Amino acid sequence: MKQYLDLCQRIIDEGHWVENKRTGKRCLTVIDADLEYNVAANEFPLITTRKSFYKAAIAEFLGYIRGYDNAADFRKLGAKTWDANANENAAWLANEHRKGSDDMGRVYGVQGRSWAKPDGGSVDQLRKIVDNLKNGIDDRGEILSFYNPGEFHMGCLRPCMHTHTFSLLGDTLYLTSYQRSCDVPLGLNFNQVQVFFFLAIMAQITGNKPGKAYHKIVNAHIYEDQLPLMRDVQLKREPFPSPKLIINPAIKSLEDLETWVTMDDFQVEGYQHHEPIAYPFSV
Ligand SMILES: Nc1nc(=O)c2c([nH]1)NC[C@@H]1CN(c3ccc(C(=O)N[C@@H](CCC(=O)O)C(=O)O)cc3)CN21
Ligand SMILES: O=c1ccn([C@H]2C[C@H](O)[C@@H](COP(=O)(O)O)O2)c(=O)[nH]1
Repeated sequence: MKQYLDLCQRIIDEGHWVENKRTGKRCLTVIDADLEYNVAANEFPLITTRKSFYKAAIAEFLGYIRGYDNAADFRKLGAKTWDANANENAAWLANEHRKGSDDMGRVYGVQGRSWAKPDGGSVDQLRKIVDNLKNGIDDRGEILSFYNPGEFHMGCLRPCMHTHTFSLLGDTLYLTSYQRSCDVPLGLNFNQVQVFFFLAIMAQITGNKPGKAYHKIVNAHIYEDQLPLMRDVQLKREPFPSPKLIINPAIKSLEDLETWVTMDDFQVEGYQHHEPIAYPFSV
């Protein structure tokens, strides 16, 4: 929690104002932030200085694991996070590749599970990683990349957290996640949970022990309309200790994640938090 608050304070103390064309808003911005999560000790990096809706964050990531491309499927799992980008951004609404209401196009999980090959067929990046890690193999290329510039024009948003690299040292699994653009009040609140969850669940379904997760962010920003709430409300609050994430031990495979898992399979223990804060969202 301290590293999150330190990053927020750093943006306020050292940030530069940058115009953003896509949203028409200015962002207070810093470049380069490194966060670290101790998954081995189950120190779940849930924000405590406001109420965090962690189930929506896990639901969103489970949707990526399943290769979803439709905001309605995310809603069914418990995440409304893609409604606006799928249905309210003018450039995407006018895009000839949009297949109607709720379509997100070829983003995130679509690339993760079925990256189109130029010579036909597709690559399931996640399946290969799971199979290798289950057999104790780290070929130094256990990389899941959502970043496919050849198909940016076929999706509603370029992926923000775009690459996840897994590493094995003996039977301890590590994760390094890269993010190109980070909405610190809203997006990071979810992304921290997702990086932690991804390592924890991958360790569980591949029979390894979780180690640490490393989260590397390039452009970290606060939108101008979020700044007063962050500076004058959230940063004035004292954090509580980290809670723990409890995952149903019956989840044993990628197929389990693809078929029967719901948000009831995830619980948080010992979550003490301050009042919610409704930050403005920029589409
Ligand atoms: N400007 C922007 N920021 C983002 O963080 C973001 C995007 N766009 N577009 C794509 C996804 C969607 N994400 C989102 C979208 C909405 C919330 C949000 O409204 N969160 C609320 C509560 C949500 C709930 O009740 O489930 C929050 O207070 O955290 C968070 C992340 C993250 N990403
Ligand atoms: O997982 C996510 C997804 C999105 N964001 C934020 C970061 C930016 O504020 C916007 C994306 O806008 P771009 O113009 O494409 O950078 O969404 C996030 O923080 N986390």
